[in-house]
Amino acid sequence: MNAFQFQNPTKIVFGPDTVEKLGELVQPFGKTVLLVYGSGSIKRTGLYDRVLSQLNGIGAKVLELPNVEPNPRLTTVKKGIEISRTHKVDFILAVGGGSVIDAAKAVAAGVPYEGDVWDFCIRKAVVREAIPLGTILTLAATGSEMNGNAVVSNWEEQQKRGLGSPHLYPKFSILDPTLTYTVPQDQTVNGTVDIMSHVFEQYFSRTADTPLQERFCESILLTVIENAAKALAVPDDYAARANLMWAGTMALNGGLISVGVQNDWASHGIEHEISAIYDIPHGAGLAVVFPNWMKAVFQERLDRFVQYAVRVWGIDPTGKTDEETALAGIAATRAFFTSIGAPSRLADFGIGSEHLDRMAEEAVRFGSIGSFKKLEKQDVRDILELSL
Ligand SMILES: NC(=O)c1ccc[n+]([C@@H]2O[C@H](COP(=O)([O-])OP(=O)(O)OC[C@H]3O[C@@H](n4cnc5c(N)ncnc54)[C@H](O)[C@@H]3O)[C@@H](O)[C@H]2O)c1
Repeated sequence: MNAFQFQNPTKIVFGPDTVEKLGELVQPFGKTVLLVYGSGSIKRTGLYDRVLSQLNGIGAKVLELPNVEPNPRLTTVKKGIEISRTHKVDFILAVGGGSVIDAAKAVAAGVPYEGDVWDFCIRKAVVREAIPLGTILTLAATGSEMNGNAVVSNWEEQQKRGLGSPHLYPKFSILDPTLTYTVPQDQTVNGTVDIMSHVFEQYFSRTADTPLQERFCESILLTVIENAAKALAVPDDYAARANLMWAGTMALNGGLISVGVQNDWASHGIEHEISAIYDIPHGAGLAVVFPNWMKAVFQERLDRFVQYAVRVWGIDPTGKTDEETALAGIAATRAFFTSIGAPSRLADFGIGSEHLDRMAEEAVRFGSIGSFKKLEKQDVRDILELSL
């Protein structure tokens, strides 16, 4: 295990009707609030009215940044920065999934920064301060509700890049699983794949002697596998939605499950290049890419892939070589994704080979990606080609 420091300052308020605690949670941060949300599902479900009633209850002045896109755009972030500066916003409240939360984080970082907020995404600048923010999560997927990361799309330049800082951890996140009852089937699938992919990025590591971290990862994977099918069959199954939600938060909450472990993140890098050009849902892209990344790298550390196959998928290794057991685990991953309705090929989105070179080049723009196996441009291209 490597040396590490860990701190996660986000307060989690979990359970039904926890939205009714919003007023008291926001109050310490000031009176002028920027409410950030997406295309309007919060209005259809009545959540918007509940949020406003809470904010009105503490006498807050509320400004709005609506219509945040899935794969949130830099132009929208800049709009939010302008509103926040004009009205001297004290606090940013994101109500939605990862896209809304990420947009809110980018606004929070951009307001006190004199340059272009995109500088944070291209490593030209580091976030030194941010407006405080809180979240009400409506979709179990990204973990953005309890980490300091955000991903923003620069549509004009067809680039999707991340920024991150300890200043961007939400002050609080309200997690009411009943708010996810209305998440459509396809987004429930995408969220499931996203959660599992976050775990994969931390589990498939070269770092040795980390049994607790490995079992954290395996327990999240098993929990997600058990509960995704239940939530898909019965969308208002509270236990299933609650377990998926907490699994999503734990899977990427500032690294708790992988402290002292070198992470990989190559598959996320590859997926970002796909959705930067084609604007497909992040989880759907990961469903296509991840099993192909596994096939490309599993020989690097067979023992970890054997452990994964046996402990997560219950593959019986008797009479099999390690390679056969590992491959059976990878096949089980693909079969599970397919069983819940996730895509398996880029062709499912009508994506062909036109931009493979460009995607591969952009993925390694800052150097090789991944650590389980360091991937160069040709390696990325091979994985993309396998994914066609
Ligand atoms: N910050 C991070 O740590 C992190 C990690 C992984 C991915 N991401 C990024 O997050 C984004 C994806 O976020 P996401 O997967 O949470 O999805 P999302 O926020 O893009 O939402 C997907 C869709 O679900 C809808 N939706 C959300 N909640 C709903 C509800 N309760 N009922 C009905 N519809 C609902 C939204 O309106 C949207 O159309 C991508 O840009 C991805 O790159 C961020």
